Amino acid sequence: MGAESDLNRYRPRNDRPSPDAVVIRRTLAEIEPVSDQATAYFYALLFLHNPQLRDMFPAAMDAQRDRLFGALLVAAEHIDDTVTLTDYLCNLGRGHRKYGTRSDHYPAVGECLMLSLERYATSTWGPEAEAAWVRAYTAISQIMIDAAAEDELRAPPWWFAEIVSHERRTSEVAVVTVRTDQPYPYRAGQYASIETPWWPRVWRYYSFASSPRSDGLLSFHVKAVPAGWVSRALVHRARRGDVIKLGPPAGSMTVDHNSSRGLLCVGGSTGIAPIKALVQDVAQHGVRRQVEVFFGANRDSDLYDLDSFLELERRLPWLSVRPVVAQYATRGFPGQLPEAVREFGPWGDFDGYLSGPPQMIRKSMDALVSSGIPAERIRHDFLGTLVASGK
Ligand SMILES: NC(=O)C1=CN([C@@H]2O[C@H](COP(=O)(O)OP(=O)(O)OC[C@H]3O[C@@H](n4cnc5c(N)ncnc54)[C@H](O)[C@@H]3O)[C@@H](O)[C@H]2O)C=CC1
Repeated sequence: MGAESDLNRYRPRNDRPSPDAVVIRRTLAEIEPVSDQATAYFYALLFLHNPQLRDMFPAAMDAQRDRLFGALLVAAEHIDDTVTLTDYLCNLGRGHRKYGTRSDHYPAVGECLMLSLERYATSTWGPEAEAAWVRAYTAISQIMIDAAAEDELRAPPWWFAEIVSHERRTSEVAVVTVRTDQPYPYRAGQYASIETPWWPRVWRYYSFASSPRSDGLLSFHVKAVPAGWVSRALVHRARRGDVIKLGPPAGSMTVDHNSSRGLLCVGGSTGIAPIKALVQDVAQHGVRRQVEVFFGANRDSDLYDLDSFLELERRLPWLSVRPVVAQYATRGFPGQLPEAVREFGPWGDFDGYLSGPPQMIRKSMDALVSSGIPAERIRHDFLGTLVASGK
């Protein structure tokens, strides 16, 4: 891919940020306090100059509007982190096929991005900043375009999936199992975006809660969150027989089967879903590796999948499961996940897998590093994606 080599210019030397990254971060710092206005301006310009693009976005833009703009800013912010960025952008490019995005749409988006930055980053904008942003956007968009073109040769833009079971575990959490219209290839630990019939063009990410099954069924754990259009529909409205759409699989929180180390898995609330898939993946792989699961919740009643994990623990001698409850604990360990994980360390012989709210992941990352796991052996989903997931 041509643009991937373009990204080489951003590879930090001696851990210092590249000159373009320094300039880009200056712009980002300036627009951060006015990001709502910059976002609104970006979409107003985009639809004014390109009315044909309007139908690719949801009817009501208030909940959705910062997705594209936000994703571009996240990508620019991480321009020096070429490995993570390339993975993120390839997923983003593939994922944009379901909106009907074509390669000739990218210049229009880039132009509106530059105009919005110019308007809201008045003191840091100038020829140098513009040149850095144009270079970054060119590299970013080319990776997305190439990934989409490659994906077109082998996969549909989305899959239809019929709900075959809908199980309410708590007043806010449901386990939803679906059957896709065509085979759906994915790996344990990955996630996909979902669109429901009730909110057209509004897509949200959910992790698969099982490793690939012989019957082809897929499961998701969904928590209805306040103002969460898709999550509330999936928990409170969806029934057996309803048909939803799935975007392509994404994510690199997958088991490294070349490693013989144990797996330390930390899952908060519905973040336990991909951890369950990882445990099944290790079991299917047949190599006995020690797997330690910490399942965090705010209250006992939020441990909605603990019984099923305890059943797995009874069957699998290499698996150990520890519930951690933040408030009024009567089951498991009282407190927050990161502290519990630290207390049971050191974990130097393990690989780390983290899944849950972004703040939990950040703090658990620190806890794992201070308990002996090098950062490069800790996997979690890209935080930029997570901030926009699950709603
Ligand atoms: N692949 C992934 O990483 C997945 C992530 N999720 C995310 O999981 C989240 C679930 O949200 P909720 O149910 O509202 O979570 P929650 O508020 O119920 O918290 C879950 C766990 O995280 C801990 N936690 C929360 N904030 C923390 C902080 N600041 N420091 C330390 N620990 C903290 C809690 O103590 C609890 O153990 C959503 O943000 C969803 O997007 C869900 C599925 C998969």
